[in-house]
Amino acid sequence: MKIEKIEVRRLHLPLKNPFEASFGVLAKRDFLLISAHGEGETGYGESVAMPFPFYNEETTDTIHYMLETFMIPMVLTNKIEAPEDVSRLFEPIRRNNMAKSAIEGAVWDLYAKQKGISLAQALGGKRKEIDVGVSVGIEPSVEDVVKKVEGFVAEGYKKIKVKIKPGFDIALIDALRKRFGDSLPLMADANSAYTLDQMDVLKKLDQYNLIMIEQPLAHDDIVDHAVLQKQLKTPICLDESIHSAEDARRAIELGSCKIINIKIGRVGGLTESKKIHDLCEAHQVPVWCGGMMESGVGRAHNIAITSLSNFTIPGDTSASSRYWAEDIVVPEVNFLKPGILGVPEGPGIGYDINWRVVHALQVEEKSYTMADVTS
Ligand SMILES: O=C(O)CCC(=O)C1=CC=C[C@@H](O)[C@@H]1C(=O)O
Ligand SMILES: [Mg+2]
Repeated sequence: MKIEKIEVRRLHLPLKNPFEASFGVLAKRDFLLISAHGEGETGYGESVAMPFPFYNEETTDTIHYMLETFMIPMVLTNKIEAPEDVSRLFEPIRRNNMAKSAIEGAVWDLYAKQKGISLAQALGGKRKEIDVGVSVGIEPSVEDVVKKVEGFVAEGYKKIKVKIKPGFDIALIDALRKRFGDSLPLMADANSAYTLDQMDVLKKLDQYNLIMIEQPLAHDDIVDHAVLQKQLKTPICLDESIHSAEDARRAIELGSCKIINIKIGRVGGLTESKKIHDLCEAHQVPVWCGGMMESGVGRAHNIAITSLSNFTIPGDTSASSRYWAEDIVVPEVNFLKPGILGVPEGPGIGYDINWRVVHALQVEEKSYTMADVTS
């Protein structure tokens, strides 16, 4: 495949309402839209890091530096026969997975478009529709969360994820179970807020029939999670601890989790996401697609990967309207039916870029060709 030019645009996309999570409060996404041009086609990817290094070690600025200094020159000066070659090319680079993923995703989309197939097809996905869930941010009170959940349940989301932390856990889950009953597909994301010292609280959560407890312990742990999983009947799901298929293999072998949240950016791209998916399928560990409050471009990548067979739990790929007054894609990501998104069958990601919105939001733009990176 031919990659003739890479463009990097920095966009500031304001959220309709600030989203509070473990890493702090986010009022706007500050991210990079990557365009990979070749043979008359353009593939798109996006960077998903936060503006501060509190979810992982990356930020939009570190990604910008890594792309411009290393990854774009490597992609433009090496032979890329297939998108899998990009992550192979990047193997000597330690971590910086979200930077890798931003450009690798654009190359995957370009490859699919040059082949005239959908990104889902290029990845080997068969699903035509996917069930999706929604992540509720941290709210000031239990009642505020319950109110938010009422709205999302009314919209038809197939899974509700709420944030918990010490002192804002049992009362919240108890209130949600009392309000919606045991049938509500409910999970909790702790974002590493607990330690084994709070085993008693985590065991109390065990009685609420949660689908899973996501990343209860340290962001870089799989040993204590294995101790905890033996004490709980609720499946532990790992997010922050898993950066590669090797991490997933070790966690499964140790019994650290029973479910894995695949975030394409966190693991370095679609090729590694597929590897984790396949490994988990071989070990009967279901996976689902986590979110990083992506724009429609990142959502499109999340939809495509979720079309693979072992994505059996609804992911956090909500509709564009969850966060955006106006998304950067057209059409926007909208429900096919309540809580269900269609998997685009058109070439690549299956969504066009809304250039009016992009031009209104972009704060920086730079393009790179072979001549630029070899001069
Ligand atoms: O994209 C979405 O809607 C999900 C966002 C979300 O829940 C998260 C994003 C980043 C860090 C966390 O707060 C949380 C997660 O860990 O999944
Ligand atoms: Mg998480």
